[in-house]
Amino acid sequence: MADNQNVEALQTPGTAFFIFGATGDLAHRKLYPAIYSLYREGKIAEDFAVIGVARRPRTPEQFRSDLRESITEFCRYKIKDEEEWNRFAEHFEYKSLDINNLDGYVELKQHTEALEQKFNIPGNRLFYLALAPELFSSVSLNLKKGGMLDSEGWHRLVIEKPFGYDLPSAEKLNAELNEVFKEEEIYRIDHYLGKEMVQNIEVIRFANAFFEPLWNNKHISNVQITLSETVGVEERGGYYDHAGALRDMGQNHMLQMLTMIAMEPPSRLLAEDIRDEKVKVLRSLRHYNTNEEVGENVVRAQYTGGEKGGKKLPGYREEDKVDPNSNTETYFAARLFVDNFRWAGVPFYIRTGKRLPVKTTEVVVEFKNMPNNVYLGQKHSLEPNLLVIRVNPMEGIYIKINAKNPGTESEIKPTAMEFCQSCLVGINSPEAYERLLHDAANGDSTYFTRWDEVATAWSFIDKIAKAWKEGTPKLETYPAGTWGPQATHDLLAKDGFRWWPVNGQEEDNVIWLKPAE
Ligand SMILES: NC(=O)C1=CN([C@@H]2O[C@H](COP(=O)(O)OP(=O)(O)OC[C@H]3O[C@@H](n4cnc5c(N)ncnc54)[C@H](OP(=O)(O)O)[C@@H]3O)[C@@H](O)[C@H]2O)C=CC1
Ligand SMILES: O=C1O[C@H](COP(=O)(O)O)[C@@H](O)[C@H](O)[C@H]1O
Repeated sequence: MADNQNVEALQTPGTAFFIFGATGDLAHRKLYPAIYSLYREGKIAEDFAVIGVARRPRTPEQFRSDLRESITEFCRYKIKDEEEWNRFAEHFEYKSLDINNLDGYVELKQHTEALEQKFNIPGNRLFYLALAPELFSSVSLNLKKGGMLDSEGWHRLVIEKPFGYDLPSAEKLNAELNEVFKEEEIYRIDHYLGKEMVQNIEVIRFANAFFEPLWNNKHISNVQITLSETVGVEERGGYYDHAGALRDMGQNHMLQMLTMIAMEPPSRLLAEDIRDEKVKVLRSLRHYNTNEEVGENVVRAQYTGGEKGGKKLPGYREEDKVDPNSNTETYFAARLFVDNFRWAGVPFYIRTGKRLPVKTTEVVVEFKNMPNNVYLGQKHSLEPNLLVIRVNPMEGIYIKINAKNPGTESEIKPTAMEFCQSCLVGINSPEAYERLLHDAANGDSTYFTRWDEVATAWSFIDKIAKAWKEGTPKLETYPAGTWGPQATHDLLAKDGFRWWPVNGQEEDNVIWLKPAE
C-alpha cells in the first residue's frame, strides 16, 4: 500500500522510463531517489519499468545495488523493508549501450518489449537524457532509427539543461530534436520550476487579494532575486569552466524565476496559457545592446581562495579541471528591466554565485515607501515593506511591516511575520525532480520550458556574453565565502537601494513573529 492514501487521481499511466546516463551523477543523486519516492507515494503503480542506459558494463545485480545505494543516500524516504525493495527493484534493468551505436537500439527495443509485456505497459515511453548535451541529438535520431518510437502509446523526450550554449547552438539542437520529436513531446527541464516555492509564486500572487492589486510599478520599488551557493564547482569543473554562472544559472533558473514574478495572470491555469505569459515577460526584457550598457548593468566575478570556519577554500583557478588562467565567472549580478506597463521603471536585481556565505534562494519584493507618511521625518526610521519568498533550502514566505514596538510609547519597529512552510511540513516536501518526472509522465508541461522561452532567454543572454567576451565589464574577484565584489553593492546603491540580507540575517532591529511552537 502506498504511503499516500489519496493516490488514484495522481497515478501515472503505465510507462517505460529510459534513463540515458544511468551511471551518472544526476541519475544517482536525483532521478532514482525521485522514482522511489513516486513509487512509495503510489504515484507510480506496478505498471512501470526503468531501463538504465550507459556505456559501462553493469550486471543486473550491480545496477540494482547502485540503485539501492543512491536511494539510501539521497532519497527522502528510507527503504521500507526487503519485500517492498525487491518488488520495486524488479522493475529496473540496465542496458550497456554507446548511444552512437545504432545496433544497440535494436537490442534495446527487444529488451523493452519484453519488459512492457511483463509489467503490462501499453507502449508509453519516456526518454530522459541525463547526458552531456552534445549527445542529445544523436540519441533522439537513433531512437527513431532503432525503432524505439514505433510502439503504441506516447513518446516523450525529457531533456536536461543546458539547452545549447547560445542562441545559434540552441536553434541547431532544437531543429535536430524536431526532426524526431514534436515540440509538445519535448520536456525541457529547468529543475527550479519543479521547486515547491517557485510553483507557489503563482498561488501567492494570484490567490491573494493582499498582493495582486499591489503587484506593479505604483507600489513596488524593486525586486531582488538571489541564488547563492556555498559549494564551488565540485566535480563539474570541466563543464562549468565552459559555461560560467551566466549560462549555468542565469539563462535558465534566474530568468525563469523572474518570469514567475513578473508575468501577467494567465487566462487559464493551463500549460500553454502560463507559458504564453512567461514568454511575454522575456520578450519585454530590456536588452543591453552595447558594451557600455552591459558595463552599467551587469557585474561578473570569480572567486579567489578564502577561508570558512577555519578551513581553507581553494580559488576557482585551482579547482580540478579548471584552466589555471580561466576568466570564467563564478558570480554574476545584473539590473534588469521588464519594459511593459506593469513594470516600467522597476529594477529587477538578480545575483548568483558559487562559494558565497550561505546556500539560499530567495526573492525579495520591496514595496515603495508610504507617501506623506506622518511618521516620516520624526525620530522613526521606517523601513519599506517587504515580501520575501524563500525557495531553498527553507521554504516559506515572510512579510515585513512597520508596527509599534509592544510596550513602548510610540517606537516603530520593522516586524517580520513568517509563514515557514518547511517548519510545518518538514523537509519532506517533494523534490523538484519528483514533480517533474511525474508531470512529464502525465503529459503536463506547465513547469517545463517551451522552445520560445529558451530562445528568447538566449537572445537576451547572448548580448551580455558578447560584451564579456570583449572584456566589458572587467572580471572582478571575490574571496571564497564572501558576498561577491563591491560592484554588486554599487549596482543597487546607485538607485538608492541595497541588497536585503538573505534569511533575514543580520537584521537586529527586526521583531520576528514566528508561528507558535
Ligand atoms: N549533476 C547535476 O547535478 C546536474 C546535471 N545536469 C545535466 O544533466 C546531464 C548529466 O549530468 P551528470 O549526471 O552530472 O553527468 P555525468 O558525467 O555524471 O554522467 C554522464 C552519463 O552519461 C553516460 N555517457 C557518456 N557518454 C555516453 C555514451 N557515448 N553513450 C552512453 N552513455 C554515455 C555516462 O556513462 P558511461 O560513462 O558509463 O557511459 C554517464 O552515465 C548534463 O546535461 C548536465 O548538464 C543538470 C543539472 C544538474
Ligand atoms: O542547475 C544547476 O543548479 C545547481 C543548484 O541547484 P539547487 O537546486 O541546489 O539550488 C547548481 O549547483 C548547478 O551548478 C547548476 O548546474
